[in-house]
Amino acid sequence: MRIAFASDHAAVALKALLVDHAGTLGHAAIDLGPDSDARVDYPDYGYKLARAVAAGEADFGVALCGSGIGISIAVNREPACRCALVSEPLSAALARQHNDANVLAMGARLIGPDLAKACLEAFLAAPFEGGRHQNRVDKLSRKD
Ligand SMILES: O=C(CO)[C@H](O)[C@H](O)[C@H](O)COP(=O)(O)O
Repeated sequence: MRIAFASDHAAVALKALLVDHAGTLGHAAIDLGPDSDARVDYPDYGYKLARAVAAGEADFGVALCGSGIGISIAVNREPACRCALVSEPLSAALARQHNDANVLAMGARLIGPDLAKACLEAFLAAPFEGGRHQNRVDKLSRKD
């Protein structure tokens, strides 16, 4: 799968680690930046990631900032994105199984590298279950 990654300055190191990990799992990783830990604003990179997923340039996205909160809010402003902020693998799997999440968010200042890798693996391995969840996910795309 094609997986796009974006972060702010607080999560550049975790992004690099997860880009590498996605490659070892056999996925095509697309690093949307930033390339250094110079201070940047998470909305800029969250919107960039959201546009890539919405345009079909990536099958999934991974959004990272210090807490994961700011960048997940930014990604979720794109209607085509369902971004789930998680800190452990069960929630990462449930985000796919129940919510058909297409973007995984994590906080680099809150989660260790091994747990972050486990969350990414759980997210990518878990299929959307459809069924009773489909109607609920459909409702996320309309506000009526
Ligand atoms: O968006 C956030 C909080 O919701 C992230 O944690 C940011 O990475 C954080 O705010 C960046 O903070 P900094 O003091 O500018 O490094």
